[in-house]
Amino acid sequence: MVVEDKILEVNNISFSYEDNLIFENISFSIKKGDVLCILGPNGTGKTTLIKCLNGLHDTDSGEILVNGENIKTLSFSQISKHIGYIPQSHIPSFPFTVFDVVLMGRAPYLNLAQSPKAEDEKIAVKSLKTLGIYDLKDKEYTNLSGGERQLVFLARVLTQQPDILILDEPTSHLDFGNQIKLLEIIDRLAESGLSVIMSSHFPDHAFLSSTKVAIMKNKKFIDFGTPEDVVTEDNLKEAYSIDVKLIELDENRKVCVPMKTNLKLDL
Ligand SMILES: Nc1ncnc2c1ncn2[C@@H]1O[C@H](COP(=O)(O)OP(=O)(O)OP(=O)(O)O)[C@@H](O)[C@H]1O
Repeated sequence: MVVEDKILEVNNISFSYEDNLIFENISFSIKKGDVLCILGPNGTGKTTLIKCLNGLHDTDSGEILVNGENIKTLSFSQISKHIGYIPQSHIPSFPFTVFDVVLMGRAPYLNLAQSPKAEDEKIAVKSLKTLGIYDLKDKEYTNLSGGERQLVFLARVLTQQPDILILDEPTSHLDFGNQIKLLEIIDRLAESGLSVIMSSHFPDHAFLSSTKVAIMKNKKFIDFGTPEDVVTEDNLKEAYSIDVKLIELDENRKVCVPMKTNLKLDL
């Protein structure tokens, strides 16, 4: 029997902000090349879960194993060699060039006294070229648009050479065209062996690039599995409390259309 290698294993984790329980007893695992899309309504705890998965928050109970090692035993720079994290928004403070921002992705591999070497620069150039943004390299990061910044931040985490990418709403600042391009980039990165976890407000996106989907609501996953099994009209209704129509464009492509709610406003 072939045993699938779990790159990330989450066993029974719970988390609270002081006495406010956000989620409890969540368990799942992903393997090399998986893309997990986490869906769920606003305020349900997706970002909080993501912060637990990359060690920014300590869980109340349960364990998170990264390549078999408990995340609580790893230093920040050890975690950064395994996990590249792109938060929902990142406000740049200094006018570094794009190239310097991307090169900072090598930080986990350098000690405080070390400067990046030619090999580090080569890796940064490769990340910029992979994402098609090499032309931005001399621009000031502070002057970029939200969408350009998103891609530069992705280039920076690729430069970290992690096994797992964790992206919090990666398409939120991107225009219609760049959303689909980013999902295709995610697809290619997964094919090349990276594992990806992303949160999203777009259930369609799960059909485009995900191998697994989780729907988070009421402090737990109400479903977890393949996009075909999980992104259903019933599950979307339960998650978002609206009717949703699933339309099949062709055998490889489905879209989710939210129905009007006939909301009554007493204006
Ligand atoms: N630092 C914090 N301290 C206390 N409560 C917090 C903190 N961050 C988030 N919360 C609360 O935890 C709950 C979950 O928030 P979280 O940001 O994880 O949800 P989300 O599913 O990512 O939301 P959205 O889809 O709107 O981005 C919310 O009720 C939020 O108000």
